[in-house]
Amino acid sequence: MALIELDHVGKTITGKQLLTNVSFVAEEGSVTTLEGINGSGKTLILKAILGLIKTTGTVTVNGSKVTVSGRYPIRAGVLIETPSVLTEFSAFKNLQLIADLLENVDETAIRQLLTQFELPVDNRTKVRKFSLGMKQKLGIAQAMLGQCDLIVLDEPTNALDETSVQNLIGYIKKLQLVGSTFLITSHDRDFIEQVATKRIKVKAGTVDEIV
Ligand SMILES: Nc1ncnc2c1ncn2[C@@H]1O[C@H](COP(=O)(O)OP(=O)(O)OP(=O)(O)O)[C@@H](O)[C@H]1O
Repeated sequence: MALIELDHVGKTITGKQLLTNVSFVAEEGSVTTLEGINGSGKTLILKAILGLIKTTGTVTVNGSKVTVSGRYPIRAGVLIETPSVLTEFSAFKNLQLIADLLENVDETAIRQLLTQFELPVDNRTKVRKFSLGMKQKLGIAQAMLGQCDLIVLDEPTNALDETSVQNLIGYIKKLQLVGSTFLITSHDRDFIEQVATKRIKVKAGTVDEIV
């Protein structure tokens, strides 16, 4: 079943056509990756799917049309561009703040996620002391908390070491098995080959190829 459907999505900003006739479908439980050179439009497509920008054409999620002002039709965990972390808090506290907004996420789940991504589980180490890769992993953990229906990861392997990439792949597959649908942009071909069930190649703001 199609969870996400884009039909002729377009976006123009200050007279510049940035997305043109973007159409594709992402099935429920799939891992759809978006590939393309810098500036090709991958992040804009994610923003369109999430209702973060106004577009022409339609984005349908779980049968409902997505709008900027409307309630998002499903639960979504999102990492777009740089991770939104509160640096004066611990990783645990950062996840707890998100857990408070979700249902069915207890402290054990937070600890498990931190352990999975090899991040400090204690409530003392502040995020401002984290390395770039640690902050990135916390951003990924934020998006994956609560096993949302849709998990959107924009270039998740940035700054990750090889072990962390393998951990991430394992966790994506684990959540996919319990029904989460993933949309992921990446420049990391090895990573894409290991996770993707559908590969969308984006070129100059449009879909060039679907593999
Ligand atoms: N708010 C904006 N105003 C004007 N132009 C924008 C805006 N946001 C994005 N763009 C432009 O749209 C194009 C696509 O940007 P986008 O961020 O989607 O690229 P990308 O494929 O994700 O690139 P990268 O691989 O570098 O992350 C770029 O030319 C970018 O400069």
